[in-house]
Amino acid sequence: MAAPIAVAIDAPDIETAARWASSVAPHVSTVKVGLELYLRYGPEVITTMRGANRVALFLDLKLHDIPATVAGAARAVARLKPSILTVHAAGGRDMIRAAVEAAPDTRIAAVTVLTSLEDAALEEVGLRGPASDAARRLAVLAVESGARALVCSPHEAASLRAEVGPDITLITPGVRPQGAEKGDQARVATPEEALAAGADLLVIGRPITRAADPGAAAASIAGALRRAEATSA
Ligand SMILES: O=c1ccn([C@@H]2O[C@H](COP(=O)(O)O)[C@@H](O)[C@H]2O)c(=O)[nH]1
Repeated sequence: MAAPIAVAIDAPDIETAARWASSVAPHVSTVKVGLELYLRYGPEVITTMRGANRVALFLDLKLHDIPATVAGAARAVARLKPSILTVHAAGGRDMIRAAVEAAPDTRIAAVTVLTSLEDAALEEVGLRGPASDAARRLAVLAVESGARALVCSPHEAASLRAEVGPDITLITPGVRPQGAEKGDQARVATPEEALAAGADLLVIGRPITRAADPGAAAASIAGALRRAEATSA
């Protein structure tokens, strides 16, 4: 079975994106298209990502606007049938609900607190911290507003799982295999730690896509997850 990994295909061009997607697709459940590719290529990139790859498509647009605008945007991309579409939980109840209603066949995932933010950075943008508290408040609000998935760091996965129960999909970026560079990520954990904390889907980008052989990097992380699961069973 493919590992519960969404590879962040943050590529500068569609040819590179297609190459990365086809090399990781045999090993992972999902590929994630974000702002860089979607703003450059639009729906064409979704068709290319699907190609011959049997993977779910995660559209990470992090919508954040007034409810009517988000509803329109969610409706516009719903026809592409992504399995997951992100919105920012900080957009509020009405905005989240508008996205959920506009894209009934897509799982709306609410981003709680970006994994690049440290506690100090939260204060600067006016969010009452620490990050774990802010993530919990936003998670509850998002689920009450109809979101069926949450994006959080692996650090918050266990407490959010306790808060929202087993039916909500927890998606964790900020995942770094032992020894990998953190880059601009702040709240990070290893793939095994994220899974043990209760994450359903691990978002991993650069540790896979910047490897000399992205397919081999994805296969290696998938294998480590399988071994960790077997040990904990
Ligand atoms: O809080 C968030 C929400 C989304 N992301 C996205 O995940 C990937 C992470 O890529 P890495 O290369 O593994 O850092 C990227 O596409 C982000 O836009 C996030 O990192 N944090």
